[in-house]
Amino acid sequence: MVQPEGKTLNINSEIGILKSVMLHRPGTELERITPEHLSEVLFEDIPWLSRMRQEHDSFAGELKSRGVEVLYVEELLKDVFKIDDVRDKILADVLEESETCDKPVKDFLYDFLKEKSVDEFAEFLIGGISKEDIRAFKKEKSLSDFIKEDHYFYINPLPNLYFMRDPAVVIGEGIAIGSMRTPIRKRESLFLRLIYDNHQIFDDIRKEPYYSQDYPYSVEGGDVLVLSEDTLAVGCSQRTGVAGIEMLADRLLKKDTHIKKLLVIQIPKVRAYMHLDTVFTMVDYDKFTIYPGILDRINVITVEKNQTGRLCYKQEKNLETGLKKHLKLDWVSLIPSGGIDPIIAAREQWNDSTNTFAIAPARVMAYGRNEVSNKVLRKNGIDVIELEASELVRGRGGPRCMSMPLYRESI
Ligand SMILES: NC(=[NH2+])NCCC[C@H](N)C(=O)O
Repeated sequence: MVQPEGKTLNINSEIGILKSVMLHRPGTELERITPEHLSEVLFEDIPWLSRMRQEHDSFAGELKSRGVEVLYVEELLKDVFKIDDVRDKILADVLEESETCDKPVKDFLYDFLKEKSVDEFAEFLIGGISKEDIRAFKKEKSLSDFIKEDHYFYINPLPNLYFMRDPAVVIGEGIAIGSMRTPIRKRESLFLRLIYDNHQIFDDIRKEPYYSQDYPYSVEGGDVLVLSEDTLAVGCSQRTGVAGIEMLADRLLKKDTHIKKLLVIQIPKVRAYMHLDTVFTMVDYDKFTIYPGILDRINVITVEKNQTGRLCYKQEKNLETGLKKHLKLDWVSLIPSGGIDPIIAAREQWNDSTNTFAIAPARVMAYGRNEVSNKVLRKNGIDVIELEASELVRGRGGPRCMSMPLYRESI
């Protein structure tokens, strides 16, 4: 767990050799998705869980076979649920946030869940609790039993948990916990906060997170790219807004971090590219892949702090010049995902062609189904490790979305 130099967290780039990563193996939460609630739970389709797990296991296997330590969030959660206070607090919070529970149901669920083993407790908190799940156990009727509604859950399942990128992001040797835009994902960042605050693997390095799940302005990890030790790219997107970016900038551009500037990249607020990393990822020191359909629709602004500590802003001419300037490069290459045909590019972007996950400079993981994009990457000197993704793709996220890097070798 503890990596060279005695550190547990070290992320100074998007491309340094990956040593440790957090994932979530898809579980029963995905079997709770119903057709009428697809958009509310941020899916377009209903995945086939057993196939999805096979695909996810191969993803994890590819990482492990290259010497990457894979930590599973569900296991870390179970470890912290062994602490009574943590378990009581999360249970109270989860029941409090439920809009379908009346008071007797809350009381019932509190007792019901408190008695469960740590494994079952974690399973319920990730997989949710439906009215059906407890019908046989709950003897006394209360108002909610008479209410007919189309919402089946007392505790919502978390089908997006396998997109580990979004609820928290490691920056340098610290962490920013996401404040999630949509209600269905809020518990995910609460879990990450619990793990960071309580798990022993963080005991020696724990400090105040750079961002917190309870801040009022949303910031999600899919919008944050650590371009270099001192520069972040942050998407201003459907999920991360200006107020969140300013708050993050204010907190990061302090003396105790290495971050000196944020390159804010504004992208259209549409479902197909809900986060910056669905249209733009870094694949090498000076190479990035970008969805070409977005190039003339982005706006790039640099945020820095002046001597008096105030945030100041500078409009950049375009992405290329902004990247060159801040990464101190004479040349950068923007590799068009899907190539030059706009139809292919749009289709492959939808299936996460641009959401590559670098495990070393010029070596990325990508979904094999995006044949043209992968060919273009290879032509540009990038080694592509292809993953099967008939089912993983249905939640609209690729290898980068599914991973939360904890430690990369510095470059
Ligand atoms: N980093 C990412 N691009 N994550 C993708 C998240 C997909 C997920 N279904 C959502 O809409 O929230």
